[in-house]
Amino acid sequence: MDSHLTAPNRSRSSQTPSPSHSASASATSSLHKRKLAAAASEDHAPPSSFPPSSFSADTRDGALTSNDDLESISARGADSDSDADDSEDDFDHDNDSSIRTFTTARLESGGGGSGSGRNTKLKTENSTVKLESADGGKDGAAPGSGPVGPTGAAAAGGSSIAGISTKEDVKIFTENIQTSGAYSAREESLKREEEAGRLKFVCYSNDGVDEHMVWLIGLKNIFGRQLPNMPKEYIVRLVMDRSHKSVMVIRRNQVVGGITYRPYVSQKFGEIAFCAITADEQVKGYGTRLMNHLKQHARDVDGLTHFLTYADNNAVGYFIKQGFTKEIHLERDRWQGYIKDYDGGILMECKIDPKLPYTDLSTMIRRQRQAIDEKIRELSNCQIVYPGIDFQKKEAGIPKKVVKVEDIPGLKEAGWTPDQWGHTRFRALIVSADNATNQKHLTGFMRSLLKSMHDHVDAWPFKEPVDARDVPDYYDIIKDPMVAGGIEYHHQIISHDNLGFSLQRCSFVDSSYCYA
Ligand SMILES: CC(=O)SCCNC(=O)CCNC(=O)[C@H](O)C(C)(C)COP(=O)(O)OP(=O)(O)OC[C@H]1O[C@@H](n2cnc3c(N)ncnc32)[C@H](O)[C@@H]1OP(=O)(O)O
Repeated sequence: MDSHLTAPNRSRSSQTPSPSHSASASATSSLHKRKLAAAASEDHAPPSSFPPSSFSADTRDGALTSNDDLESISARGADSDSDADDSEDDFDHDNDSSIRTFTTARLESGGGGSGSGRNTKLKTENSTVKLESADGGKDGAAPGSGPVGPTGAAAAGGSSIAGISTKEDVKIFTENIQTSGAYSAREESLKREEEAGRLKFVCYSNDGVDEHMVWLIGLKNIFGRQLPNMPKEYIVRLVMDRSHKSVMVIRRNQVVGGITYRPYVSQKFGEIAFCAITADEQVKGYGTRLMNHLKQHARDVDGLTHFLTYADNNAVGYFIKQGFTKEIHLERDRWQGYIKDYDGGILMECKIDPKLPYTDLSTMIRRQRQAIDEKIRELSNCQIVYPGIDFQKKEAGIPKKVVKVEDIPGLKEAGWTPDQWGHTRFRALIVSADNATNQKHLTGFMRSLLKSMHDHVDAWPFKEPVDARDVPDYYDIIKDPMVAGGIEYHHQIISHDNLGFSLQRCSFVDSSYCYA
């Protein structure tokens, strides 16, 4: 294994362990301070004193197989981190054999630390609390537990199309335009990769098995790059600490990302220490699937009911999508004093559902959607697609032909009858005997509809005409371009008769485009 890997750019994360965090070891404050100060004053970490091993420098057996006193980790910040070679991590190794104590610093301040830069300040005032044996006791790291069971996932955002009756409804309507399903599709495609053997999720701790150690080193390297403000020594300590476990995504025998956590079995919760996916594979669903594997594994193998983590400020959105909340519901005495403390992160909690098939969640959601779709089809004709309204848009976008409501394909089939005029659930108009009033209402409604469309977060591609210089064949393909922004729009809308109204056309015209 090449110990001189080229270091990729580090991307983000602003967290650093507070001293209390690095002091997953005993918090003998003065000693701690001295060590941190000494370490911080060094441009380079002290040379490694680990004996050579059959692994690369990174795997230094002697070091990696013991739970050294994490307090001794130097507190180099990102700046001093050469990042030239992730395998060159240096750390002194006090001869303290186990992680014993954890600090409560900041925990007193109320559950949800708020971020002021986990990357810079190292806490120096720690109070020693709960004793925890690294290897022994109930919380002793369950040894690597092998492949993780299949995953589940974060909640898919539900969408529903609301009836339009008021401005508010217009808003709801446009905001809820169908976007769900993407999550399930993404997760199911990863699941298929797993089934085909091209991807696997495994959970290991430092067990000395060559293959596992190589993966752990790979994971440690990813953390080093993706969590740039975490001292690399600190990362390697936790990843290799035997009371921590790492769930990893492996593709072509390479680590794509992972989550390192510490299960506190006696407390039935786990603390996520690090979570990252390698830069070029982010936002492809790995993070979600990984989290689902973790949840399933932690529940079924470790017997955990909750996860806590100090989420990096930049990653709070991701954790929220994985079901984490900033509100901590877990009884304080179950976790206080156990978890490590970071500056610059937000304490978040996730309750693990006791029954949910996390690794099959996407399939479950897809099946539920299918079942609901089938039921809807049974009860309605919504699956039938009718041809659009045939009106000719000529003459400044104004249709020649008036289309009567009853002629709109599919309307009658959907159950509409002329006497329903004004009783539709899409009560856009307040019906009046006066045509002018009706027209005014309808115009107002359509204006608000257009405004909602225009203001929609996804409307940006339609606000300006496509520039043919950028997309040369656009107008060869799109014969009838539409633009919704920067235009003056003309309403030539309603022809009202006794039966209802005919939508002639809502046309927007600017100097060069005709918009439907
Ligand atoms: C305790 C800690 O370790 S905190 C530090 C967390 N790690 C980092 O910040 C390191 C850099 N980031 C990463 O490694 C990854 O982006 C992770 C781990 C945060 C997420 O992994 P990914 O594979 O990118 O996540 P995935 O593709 O499953 O995305 C899930 C959803 O979260 C969103 N998401 C991903 N990253 C972030 C983020 N940083 N902020 C907000 N949302 C995010 C995605 O857009 C996606 O949303 P969608 O389902 O609506 O499409």
